[in-house]
Amino acid sequence: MLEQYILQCETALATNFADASRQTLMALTRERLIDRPHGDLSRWMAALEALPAGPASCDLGADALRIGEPGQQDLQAVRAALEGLIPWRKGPFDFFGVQVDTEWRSDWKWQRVAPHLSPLAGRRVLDVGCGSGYHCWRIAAEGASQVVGIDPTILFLIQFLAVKRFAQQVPAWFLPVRMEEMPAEQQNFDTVLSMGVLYHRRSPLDHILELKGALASGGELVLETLVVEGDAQTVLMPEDRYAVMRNVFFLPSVAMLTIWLQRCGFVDVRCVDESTTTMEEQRATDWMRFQSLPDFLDPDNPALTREGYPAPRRAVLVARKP
Ligand SMILES: Nc1ncnc2c1ncn2[C@@H]1O[C@H](C[S@+](CC[C@H]([NH3+])C(=O)[O-])CC(=O)[O-])[C@@H](O)[C@H]1O
Repeated sequence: MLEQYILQCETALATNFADASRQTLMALTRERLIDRPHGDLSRWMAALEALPAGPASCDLGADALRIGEPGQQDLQAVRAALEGLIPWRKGPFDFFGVQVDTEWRSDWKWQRVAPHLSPLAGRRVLDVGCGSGYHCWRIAAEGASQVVGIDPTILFLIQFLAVKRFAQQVPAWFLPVRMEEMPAEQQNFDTVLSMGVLYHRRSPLDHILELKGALASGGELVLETLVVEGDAQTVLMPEDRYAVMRNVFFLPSVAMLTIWLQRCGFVDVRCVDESTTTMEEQRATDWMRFQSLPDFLDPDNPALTREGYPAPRRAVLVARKP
């Protein structure tokens, strides 16, 4: 089944990638899924294959992405299969009436982002750090001609395939690669989203330049990341952990992030949203049973993280490549 996915993906990407780049990407995908698979992959594949066979009617524009109709399938069997893919972080989803209440309300992020995008119909879209692919499906529902999600986490690829199984005709594809592994300067996407990735990068300007290299001239960048309050001279680098996460590096102010984008050559830079992440938006659920935001904040002062830094605050910036 993974072999078949890889072949379909390879064919589909031919419309948008030069042959050499596509071969590089497919070789990385093949290595991670076939040659040197994750230790849990066979368990996840068994869960995936325990789902009903596709296709099914889907509403990928719904806040809880709807796959199939309630009553069409044995709820217990569908639930058991989906539980085999826990933890579910990005969603929510509704599979045949089984509500997958994910750690994140990714639909809330989409509501903050979507109104500010150039219309997605007919565009080639890259979603960097796409998680389960939740936003890829929302983008596809807007009529994008091709959506490519990239994320190195193999479980998230399998969660994506849990939807793809029922929505095979939708032109959305997931590659298990990091942005820094994408062939440079392809300039083959009209919209590039990087949401929740910049602060994980040691070298944020290189990340912004890589995103720029993926955009066609005139294309639109959507950058969502953790920020701090402050002026054009403010950036926070945590000494060690931030909100319990180990791999957090630069948290700029919006004013500083604007300068980073401009220095990287973007124009029309604007911040379309800035908000503090609430414990309603990110929390543990039956589908993600590890610790979550409420555990990462100071129990006596939720305006601070456990380490004493400002609590997570996120901004969405939109910019254009000239
Ligand atoms: N270098 C990298 N290249 C590509 N992906 C990466 C990299 N480093 C980490 N990731 C992936 O980026 C995702 C970041 S989550 C955002 C999900 C979604 N975008 C969201 O906005 O809800 C963060 C958050 O919780 O906000 C994870 O799935 C990583 O595996």
